[in-house]
Amino acid sequence: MTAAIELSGISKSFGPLRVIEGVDLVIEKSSRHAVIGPNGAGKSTLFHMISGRLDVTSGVVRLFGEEIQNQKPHRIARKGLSRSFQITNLFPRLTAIEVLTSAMLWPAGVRYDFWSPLARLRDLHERAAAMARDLGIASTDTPSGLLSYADQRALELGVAVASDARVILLDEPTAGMNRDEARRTRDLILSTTEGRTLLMVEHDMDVVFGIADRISVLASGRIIASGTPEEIRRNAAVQEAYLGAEEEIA
Ligand SMILES: Nc1ncnc2c1ncn2[C@@H]1O[C@H](COP(=O)(O)OP(=O)(O)OP(=O)(O)O)[C@@H](O)[C@H]1O
Repeated sequence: MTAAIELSGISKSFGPLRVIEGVDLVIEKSSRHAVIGPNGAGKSTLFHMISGRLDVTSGVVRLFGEEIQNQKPHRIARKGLSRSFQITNLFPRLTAIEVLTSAMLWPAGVRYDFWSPLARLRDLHERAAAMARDLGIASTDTPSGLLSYADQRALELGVAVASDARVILLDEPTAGMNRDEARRTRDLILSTTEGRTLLMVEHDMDVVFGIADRISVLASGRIIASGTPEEIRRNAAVQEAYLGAEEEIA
């Protein structure tokens, strides 16, 4: 079966610095896959090569079997891959409903225009309102820039899934959150990614082990282990990679 994402021999150098070294990784369709690893392991770099933000130095990235390495992020997004980004910084004056309505419109290549059937826009607006409620956003008519931190992050998650993307990339979705906020986000990620493929980079091990059905461990630019959460928990090389690191594996 074709994988959702397949990395073959991916390497990345910044000048003389080799950050990713020949990574092979398969993300199966409809799986929730987390990439973990000590600080500076290369997780974000790997992530950005999948979303198109960074070019690969060598290797192949496939999305549902199609080569996508070194393509522009918007082209990759059109093929069904969506990543979270800080929309509330970009459009702080739009309300949650406006942000979600726009996110539903953009990927389809539809823009608000004079000829858009009003009924269709009304339908999108209602879907956006329902989604904002499902995301637990306290106020749907407050400018998104004024929402609480956790609501802003929930909205970003909503934007990533509003487009009906088949693959969702989340980069540290609970960064900067307290326990309760991280739990809420974990539950939201579980519900919003149902039936889709999720690839996330995350430091919070409660969140990782509460969401992922597969985990890959990156250390010094190489995948040192890939498996179920139980396999990763027991893996000696993984325990060793985390020794002395500031985070500990759960
Ligand atoms: N644009 C760049 N130019 C030069 N070096 C870079 C660049 N981006 C990342 N690096 C280096 O590549 C290495 C991996 O960085 P990366 O951010 O991918 O790690 P990470 O695993 O995501 O770390 P963290 O968990 O701390 O976010 C680091 O040594 C970093 O300094």
